[in-house]
Amino acid sequence: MTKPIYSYLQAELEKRFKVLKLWEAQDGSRFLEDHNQIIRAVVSDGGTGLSPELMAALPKLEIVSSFSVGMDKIDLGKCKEKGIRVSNTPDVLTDDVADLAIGLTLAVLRKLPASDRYVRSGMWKKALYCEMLLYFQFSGKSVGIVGLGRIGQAIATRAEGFGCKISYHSRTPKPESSNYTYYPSVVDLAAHSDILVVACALTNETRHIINREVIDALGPRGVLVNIARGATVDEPELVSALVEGRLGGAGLDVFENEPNVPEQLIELDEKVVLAPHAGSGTEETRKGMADLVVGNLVAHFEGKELLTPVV
Ligand SMILES: O=CC(=O)O
Repeated sequence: MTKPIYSYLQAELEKRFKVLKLWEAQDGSRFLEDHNQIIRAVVSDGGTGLSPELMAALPKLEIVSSFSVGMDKIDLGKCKEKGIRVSNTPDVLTDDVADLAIGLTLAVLRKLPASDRYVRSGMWKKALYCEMLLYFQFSGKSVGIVGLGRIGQAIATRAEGFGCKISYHSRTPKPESSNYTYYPSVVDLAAHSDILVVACALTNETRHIINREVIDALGPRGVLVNIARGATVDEPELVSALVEGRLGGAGLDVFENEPNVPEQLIELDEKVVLAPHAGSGTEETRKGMADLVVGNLVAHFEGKELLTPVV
C-alpha cells in the first residue's frame, strides 16, 4: 500500500495478503530495494496513483488495484506495455459523487455555509432581515455538464428532478441522451448554462478545459461546480474571476494542488463552498470501493477475470 487509505480496506487486505506499508518506511527507496522481489501488487488511490519511480522500482509488479475511479495518476500506456494489470472502482461511487455535485450547487446558490455561520454567530438575533444571504434559485436553472459519463449522467438525472434544463459537452454527442442539448464547444455550453458542472476524467485533452474564456462565458451570475479533478480548471483564472466578480460562485471538491487550496478561495467564504475531495466519502460507498479493490486482487491471483479492469 502506498498510503493509509481506509482502515477497513487495510484490514481486508491483511486477511488475505502480506501487506507492506510504504508510508511507514523511514527510507522509501531502501524499503523498495529490500522488497522489490516480493511486491506483486500495489494498492493506491486516485490522488497518489502509481508514480513512474514506483513502477520502475518494482520489477515483479503484476497489478495495481486503485481505490478510485480516476486513473490520471497512473500511466496506463506504460502499464499495458509492461503487462501490468490495472483496476479501479467505478459505479459504486457514482451516486455519491453526483449527490455531492448537487449538494455543492445548492450550498453555493443558497449560501448554506454562510447561513449556518449567521445563525451560530448570533447575527440573526441582531438583524431583522438579512439581504446578504439572498442569492440565486436552483430549481429550473440551466445546468451544463462537462463530461456525460456515468457520473455526469447521474448529475443530469438529479438536476432534472429540480426542473433544470440539461446541456452537456463531451467528445461526441450521446445518442441515448437526445433529450439533453449537446454543445461541441465548452465555451458555448458555459454561455448557455447558469451552473456548469465538471464531471469528466482528467486527460491531456481536458487539462484546463475550464479556462478564462469558459469562465467569462459562464459570467457573473454563473456558478462553477467541480467534482472531477482540480486540473480540469485553470485555478488561477478561477480565483481571479471570483475575486473580480466575473464569476458568481464556485462549489469545489477538487483542487489543482491538493491538499493546498489557494488562500483567496478560503477568504471568499460567501460565494465559494469547499470540500476536501470527498465525492465518494460515505461509509457505504467507501466499503463498496474497498471490496472492489480486494476483489480485483483476489481475482487476479486466482487467475480469474478482473471485476473492474482498466488495463
Ligand atoms: O477522486 C476519486 C476517484 O477517482 O475515485
